[in-house]
Amino acid sequence: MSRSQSLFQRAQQHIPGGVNSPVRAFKSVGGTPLFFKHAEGAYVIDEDDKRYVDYVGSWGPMILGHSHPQVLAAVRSQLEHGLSYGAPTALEVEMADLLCSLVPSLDMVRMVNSGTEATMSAIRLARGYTGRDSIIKFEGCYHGHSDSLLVKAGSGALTFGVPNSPGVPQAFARHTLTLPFNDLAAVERTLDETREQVACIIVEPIAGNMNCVPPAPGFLQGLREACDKHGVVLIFDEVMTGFRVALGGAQALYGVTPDLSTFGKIIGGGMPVGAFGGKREIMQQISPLGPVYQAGTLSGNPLAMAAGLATLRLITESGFHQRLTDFTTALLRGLQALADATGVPFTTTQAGGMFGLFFSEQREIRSFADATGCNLERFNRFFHQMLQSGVYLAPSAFEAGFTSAAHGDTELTLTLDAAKQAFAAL
Ligand SMILES: N[C@H](C=O)CCC(=O)O
Repeated sequence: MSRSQSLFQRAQQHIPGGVNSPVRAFKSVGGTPLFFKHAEGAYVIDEDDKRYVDYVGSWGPMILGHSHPQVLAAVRSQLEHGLSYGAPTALEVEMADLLCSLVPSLDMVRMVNSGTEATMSAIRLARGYTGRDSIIKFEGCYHGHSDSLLVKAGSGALTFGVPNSPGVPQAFARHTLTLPFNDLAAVERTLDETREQVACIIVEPIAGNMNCVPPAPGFLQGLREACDKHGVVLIFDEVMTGFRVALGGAQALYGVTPDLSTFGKIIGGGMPVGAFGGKREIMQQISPLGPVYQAGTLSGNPLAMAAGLATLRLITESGFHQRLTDFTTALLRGLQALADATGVPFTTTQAGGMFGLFFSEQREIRSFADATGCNLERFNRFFHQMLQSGVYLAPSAFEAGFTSAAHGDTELTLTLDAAKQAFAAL
């Protein structure tokens, strides 16, 4: 029995399902989840000392690769000064300044501890600001696990077949109107019909939680226009896309300015973190300036700020995102060529250093139905073949993949060699 197998057995005694977040459990792909003990550059190393080229990147934060020396040094240096004060720090001021300078739609920003907290708080703020209760979200988009947002959700909720989770009161879910992603006509119709009941539209501008589904041309622009027409707050959930698909996030990539944005992952450099921010007029409604309450004992935690600041400074270096994008494009072109050569129906999507792999006859993936209609059995076999050859992909067909600055020619060759065998085996 491998160490991962015996740890998994032991874990199940005292941790539900043996994991602290469901998508880690390998339940949809089958087999035993890997237990990792070390990560460096583009690699994760499991408890049995096997190395894997990592395309999960801790689900997005590790854009520089693992254990980047400058990020570790920043954390070590902060460590000497204590772990948490529950009081304001210079680091969080630097973080707020930097975020607002990199993302022009941010006038003000508040730090929280996770992406879930960021989206939950942004929704409350939009409701408080507009005095309306309903929200619009899109099928397959995942915005964390708070009650209002766990309705027809993506990510693990989709993977495990609980997009509408028991435990979310009907009375809450009733206020969440879920529409098809990329269907602007449905948005316009709903806003016309509901007449000033909708507080906000929240959207993953690129739907990474249904495996990287890009917005249709004009969709995000159309949302902006519809929100302006109906006095609705537009929230871009950039927890996944922020600072990854472009330095200014998806809003920079597509040239659409939301009222509020939410962030997480990269801005903590691998430490638990989240943030929400946007227009001053709206953000001023947050306590202690305004009446909308939101708080957190560990918010703006100095270690998380140190790791996040070091990460953000490194990714602002000229050419960073172009190199990341180029690597990702080369990877996807290579995979597509191998799939085509073996006749396996397969297509990919990409936004900068984020990608989706779809075992599908369809060339273009635009909707929830396209994303969920792919061949899951084939994905699972591909996943395990790759794992055997030392390549770690997300253990779910509905999760986007992530590349990092530490991925280079060696990792490309290794991945494509593994994929050649995997496609042949399919
Ligand atoms: N897609 C999720 C977050 O972005 C995956 C992480 C998790 O649920 O543990």
